[in-house]
Amino acid sequence: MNQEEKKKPKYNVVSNAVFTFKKLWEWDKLILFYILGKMPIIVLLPLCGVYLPKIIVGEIENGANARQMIYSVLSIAIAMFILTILQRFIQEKTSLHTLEVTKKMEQTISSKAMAIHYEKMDRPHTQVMIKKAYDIAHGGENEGIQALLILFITIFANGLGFGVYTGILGTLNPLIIVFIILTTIVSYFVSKAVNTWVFRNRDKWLKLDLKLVYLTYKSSSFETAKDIRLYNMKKWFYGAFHKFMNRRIKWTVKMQLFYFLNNVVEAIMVLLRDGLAYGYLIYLVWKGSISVSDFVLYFGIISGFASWCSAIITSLAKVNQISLNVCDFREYLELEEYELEQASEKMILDKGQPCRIKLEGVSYRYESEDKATLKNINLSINAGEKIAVVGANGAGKTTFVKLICGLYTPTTGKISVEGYDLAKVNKSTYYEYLAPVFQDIRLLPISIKQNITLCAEHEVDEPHLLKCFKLSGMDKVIKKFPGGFDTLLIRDMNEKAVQLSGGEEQKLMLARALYKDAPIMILDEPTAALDPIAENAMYLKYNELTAHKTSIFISHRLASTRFCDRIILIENGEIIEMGTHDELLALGRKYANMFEVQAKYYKEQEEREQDEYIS
Ligand SMILES: Nc1ncnc2c1ncn2[C@@H]1O[C@H](COP(=O)(O)OP(=O)(O)OP(=O)(O)O)[C@@H](O)[C@H]1O
Repeated sequence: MNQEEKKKPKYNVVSNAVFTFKKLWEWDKLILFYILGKMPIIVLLPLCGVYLPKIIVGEIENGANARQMIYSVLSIAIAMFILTILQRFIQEKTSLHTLEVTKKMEQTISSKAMAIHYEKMDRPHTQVMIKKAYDIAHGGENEGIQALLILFITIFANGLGFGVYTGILGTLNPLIIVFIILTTIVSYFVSKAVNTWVFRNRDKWLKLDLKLVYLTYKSSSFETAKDIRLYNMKKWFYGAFHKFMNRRIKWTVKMQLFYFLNNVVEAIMVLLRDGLAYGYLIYLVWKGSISVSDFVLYFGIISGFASWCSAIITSLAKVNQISLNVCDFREYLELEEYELEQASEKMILDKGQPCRIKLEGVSYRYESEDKATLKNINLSINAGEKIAVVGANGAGKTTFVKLICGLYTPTTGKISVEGYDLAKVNKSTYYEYLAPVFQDIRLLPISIKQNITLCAEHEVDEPHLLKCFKLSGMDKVIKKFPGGFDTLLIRDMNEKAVQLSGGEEQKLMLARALYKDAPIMILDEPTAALDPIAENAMYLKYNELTAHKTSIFISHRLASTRFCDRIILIENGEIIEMGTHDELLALGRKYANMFEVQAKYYKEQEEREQDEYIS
């Protein structure tokens, strides 16, 4: 048995029911009212159905006149009609309010997703939890968390019906009751075993579902459309679909098999139960122990009693399953949030002053990796210092800045900013002092201006914005759009949106970081997509861009690091060289070697370009 199969639910059914009640009370009180309203109908409607034929047959037996019969039938029929209308009404209302609850759950899930600690978000397990939470939100009255209360009401109402019918059947033969109960208990345990199996294994098919969602999204998104066509990725997509779909189908087949066995056991139990009970009734009529109208009544009561029992049993078995859904939902809501820890220290610094950053024995290992990506990093960055981080691909540069950003927590060691330990500080207060530009660019479907300022129109500092536009080079970009500042982005969401080029997007990200005007600026290859003129312009303006700030600049273009006060060279997760550009050249080791190779390449390229120009 593996780890997952041993997994025990974190909360019991009662605790989950209390949680559900509180949440529904918070999201939509009316749904509770409608769920409760189901109870009398569940009990009364079948009772009317059972008594109607008995009354008719009884009155025929007693020679009642037509008027009497019509009154009796009409009164029960009217009661049944009212109850049925009420049942439909409540059903409609419950469905409507279920939609409301789904919306509220979706909101809750997405606000939570935006607040989860970044490091947790990076884990596949968290992605599975998010998928489960959304599935539960869309589960409605049958699978959603509200189903738990609906089931409780169903059990309670069926319990009432069970009590009434037990009283009636008790007068006939208590052994029949015992037999019906025994057969339903067998059904319950089989059904419980099936649900437990589903709970223990569902993570496995949810992981496959996530892969299938990824494939569906990627194969139909504009983002990948170009590569799919030019590199004939269709074959790979079909293959991957086929592979994961086959695995998914195998799980579905297994699950169907378990449900089928469950249904077979259920059918056998019903056959035994009804066969014996009806046989006994026929025997009593044949013996003359009961009248025909009593036969009709008991006949209805026995089948009704069995359905009360099976409704109770089915609901009890389902209670476990839904309770597990509630557990999953609760566990998702309990994931650590980056700004959650109320008790954690708030970072309070002067935003106009650059910050000191200190790394002491910092190592970091990704959860999925065996070895540490960063090892024993010791570094003190002075307030206002301009640091360049260089190294080969995969050396650990981005991981290093993500640690400084507080997105990851060191596996060992400590990072402090102005004496505040990042592991203990409230992250949202720290993020105010950071203005990073990462390699992967994510823009919002709003205007260029809003993408930069990320605040309400009346809060925009226009002179500062204009300065940032100029410094980042965005002033030239917007000139070509009639909408200027207010040009919309992201075509998927806005029909009138424009598509920025990679370099233009990078300039926008730089403008966003500049506008934030935070004391720590982090630039992870901010010039990778810029043309040589824009890149050169940025280097020339580097001091101006980072004035009065502590800055960390990652670049593969070693010539650009000259503008920095200190360069650190990372190799295999360790700092192997540190110093100014001239010091590292004088050292004559790895950095000097890398610089020489690059300088030669750029010199040759320059000469080639000059030759081409002359000829
Ligand atoms: N989320 C992750 N989970 C597991 N491993 C990761 C993750 N992110 C990065 N890594 C691994 O950590 C190592 C360092 O990655 P990192 O992105 O820090 O390198 P880098 O120096 O910034 O590289 P590049 O110059 O190519 O951007 C790589 O081997 C990478 O595969």
